[in-house]
Amino acid sequence: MVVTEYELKPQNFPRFPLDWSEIFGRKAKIVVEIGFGNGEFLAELARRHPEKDFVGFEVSITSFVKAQKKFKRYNLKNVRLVKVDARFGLRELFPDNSVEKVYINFPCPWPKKRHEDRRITSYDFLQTLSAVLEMDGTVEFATDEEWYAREVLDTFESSEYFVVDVFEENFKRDVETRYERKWKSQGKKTFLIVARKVKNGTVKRLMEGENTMAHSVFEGNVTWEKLKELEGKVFKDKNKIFVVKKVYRDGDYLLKVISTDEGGFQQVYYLNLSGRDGKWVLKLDEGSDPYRTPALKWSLRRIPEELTAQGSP
Ligand SMILES: C[S@@+](CC[C@H](N)C(=O)[O-])C[C@H]1O[C@@H](n2cnc3c(N)ncnc32)[C@H](O)[C@@H]1O
Repeated sequence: MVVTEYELKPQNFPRFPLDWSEIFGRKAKIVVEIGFGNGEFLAELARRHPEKDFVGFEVSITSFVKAQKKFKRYNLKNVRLVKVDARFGLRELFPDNSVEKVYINFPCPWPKKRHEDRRITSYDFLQTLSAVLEMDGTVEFATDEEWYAREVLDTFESSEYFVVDVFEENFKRDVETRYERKWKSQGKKTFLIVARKVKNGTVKRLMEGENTMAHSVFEGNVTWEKLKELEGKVFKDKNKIFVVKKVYRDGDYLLKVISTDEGGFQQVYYLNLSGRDGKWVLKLDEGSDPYRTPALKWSLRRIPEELTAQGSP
């Protein structure tokens, strides 16, 4: 059984940030779980609180598939899932003061120094939380790593936007997560932090307004050789970067592109180039559904410029 009805996809968003009451068909408190894994915690919360709506973020496709089957089995109507880095998703998809609670259960701690910017609990993320949480809204953070718990505690305590209501060792809640059970069964310590928002923060969003998709129409003599020369080329502009990783030919042309937006949000997508008699259209391939970020839109404008520049590429 493949269940997909719980997933929200970028191409279906009419505008950013999202109107969640339109998505759920009612106005209710919104609770978010980041990195829901196999989904059992999220499913149990949603089952116990039919009066609230729940949004889960997860980057693993395998977890996504498993979790959706669970929600379907319980016939839950109050859950939606988004397959994207939660640091990006929480900032772009939620308006200010719209979320009652955010759960972060046993996130990967990324202990190495060179990986610390992958941690979900960066300064930028706190800034997002300070904007999207309601006043008195809470973040509930659980981990099995003491150094990580103390680092997060310190981050919240030194923030003017939050006060820490709970810091508890070997905590117990009504619902357990899979990793919580795993660490507890191995005799590991666990830590819980509950931080409450006490001041409104602001956050700069990449995408606000209509979710429009630009395409480029241009004229010129585009050859396979010119296209092949794009491969591996890196394009940089202030806060945006993209690289054309590979070019394929199958009737039309297909370009595999990796872009990075301000703040490090990275996506892989395919652009389709088709044309005849020197007239070309470059657009997002139907098979890929990335977020229409500034870097992506820029790649759609910049590639035609490169292909049609005098004496280039
Ligand atoms: C160690 S598992 C914990 C799963 C679950 N919360 C639990 O406690 O059983 C961490 C999960 O977070 C997901 N994850 C990691 N970074 C993420 C991010 N930036 N946004 C969304 N999910 C993320 C991973 O794919 C993984 O499923």
